[in-house]
Amino acid sequence: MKFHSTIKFILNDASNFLSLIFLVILSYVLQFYFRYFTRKDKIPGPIPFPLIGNIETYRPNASQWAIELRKTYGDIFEVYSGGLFSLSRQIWISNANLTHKLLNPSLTQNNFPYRTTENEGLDRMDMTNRGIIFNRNVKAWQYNRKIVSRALMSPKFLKKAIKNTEELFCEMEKYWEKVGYPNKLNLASWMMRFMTDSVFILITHTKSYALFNYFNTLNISNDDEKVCTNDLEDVLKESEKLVNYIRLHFVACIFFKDTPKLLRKILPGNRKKSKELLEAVAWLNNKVLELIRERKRVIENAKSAKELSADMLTLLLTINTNRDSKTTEEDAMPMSEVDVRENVYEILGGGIDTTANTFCYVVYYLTHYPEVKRKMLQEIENVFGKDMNHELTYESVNRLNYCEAIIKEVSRLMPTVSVLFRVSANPDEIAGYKFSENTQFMINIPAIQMNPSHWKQPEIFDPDRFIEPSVAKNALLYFGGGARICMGKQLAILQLKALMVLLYRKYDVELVDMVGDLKYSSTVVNHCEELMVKVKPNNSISRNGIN
Ligand code: HEM
Repeated sequence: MKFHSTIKFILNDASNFLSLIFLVILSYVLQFYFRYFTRKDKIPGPIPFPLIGNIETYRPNASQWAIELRKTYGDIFEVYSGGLFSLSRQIWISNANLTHKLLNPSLTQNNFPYRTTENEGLDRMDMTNRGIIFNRNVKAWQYNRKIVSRALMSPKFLKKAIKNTEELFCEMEKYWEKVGYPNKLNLASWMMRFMTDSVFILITHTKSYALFNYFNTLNISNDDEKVCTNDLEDVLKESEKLVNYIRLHFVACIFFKDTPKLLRKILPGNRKKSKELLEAVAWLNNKVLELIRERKRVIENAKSAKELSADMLTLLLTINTNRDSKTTEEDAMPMSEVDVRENVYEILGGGIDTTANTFCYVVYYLTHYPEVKRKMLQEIENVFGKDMNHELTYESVNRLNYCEAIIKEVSRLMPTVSVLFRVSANPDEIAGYKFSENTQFMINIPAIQMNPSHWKQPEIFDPDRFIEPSVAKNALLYFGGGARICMGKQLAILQLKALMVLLYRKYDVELVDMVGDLKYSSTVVNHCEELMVKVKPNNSISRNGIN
């Protein structure tokens, strides 16, 4: 009897407890939807779930989902992503005419100076006060942007970039020759290594051996052509480590940005990952500081500025110092070692994958559009003549307008970056809707670049649309726009055009699979996973691509 009453008591108690939980959940859900449906400044959008918001916001390729949503909700709509205590609101924009405030070019009068809202993880990585991409300290961001832009736009630097692209291409050709022609290459992997070497040497004036190390992994070279001395072996290992750790730095930023502190601390897997990533970042920080100090010594020992190389480290370390003939502002400060280091990470992070992926997309489209390829070859011949080894110069590469039109058209249909992020500093109004400060805006690049109100027959691949361009303002956004537009735009276009000349004037490039879809994974960056191509010297083919 006693036993039965205890069980009854427990069951009663349990059901009371469950009822209590049910009531708490019900009242939470009711108050959630009450608050949602009576919210101020409503914008159309799909109804979110409590706690998680709109589950699709977690999809890596949320911009594709947003293109679908545009059909129902129009050019501006809102979605919510989850949070423990409150959901965060995202405003998606799919029309260039609604981006004018967001992509305001003014550095000083700009109500959308930030890319992200406040973020503890990025603070932990020291990225909201330093560098460029996630910097929320407007003064520090402006200072970094000004100095890094000066270095990136310097003609001496851009000329070095052309030379460097030519030299590296020569190196890559030697490896391709050893693979044997006609060969099957995964261009996506080769280009990633190519751009790693390219950006690395442009920044540090030292080699990263990414192409060489990749070639060695293919197990094609003879043993005597592989690593010959222990010293070189050490250098190669160290370079490989450095390149891998630079990638880890990027992984760490995204992990800390997207993983709330609580989840980093309580989940054992995350705790271990945080620790390992922070150790990798600490190693990298010391390594890059060593490189900076070494470069400082070279600068100090140089007899004149003319002796100095035009690499990014040298430029960043000399701007606004007595080695800089162009300093105009009296109070212009030289950059500190730590700031140089953080900006170097930004350029490494921003300049490698983006250019490598874009080049793969250009190759993919050119194989499918032989007439466009023929016109491109004609332009290359007009500028460089028939000599396949004619030297590339900054001026000659700049004259390749049709090549540039191809890059634009490929990037319109297949933008390497799919979303632009902006956050308001103060309350504002867009399309008649009111927004509070700290609102997250997402500008949907594919939706705008395919929007029929900005483009005639947007689904058709036609580089000629850029030859006499009358493109609507902010309708072509593959480098972003406004005050935070990509700083490497000029460099990337030069490198891409130089690569088009170097590859196509000498080689015939075909896809291994002409009918298969492009293999890419889509996050904020559309990453080309694999592009299998057959490459062979095009001696048998005349310049205009006709046998
Ligand atoms: C084809 C190659 C490239 C593409 C498609 C690309 C695309 C972009 C895009 C879409 C943005 C965001 C702009 C915005 O929010 O309005 C961006 C920002 C940025 N890019 Fe690039 N980029 C490329 C190459 C490069 C290169 C070569 C560098 C450096 C050498 C670079 C450095 C940066 C930096 C530092 C930012 C942040 C600017 C800021 O927040 O003020 N990018 N890029």
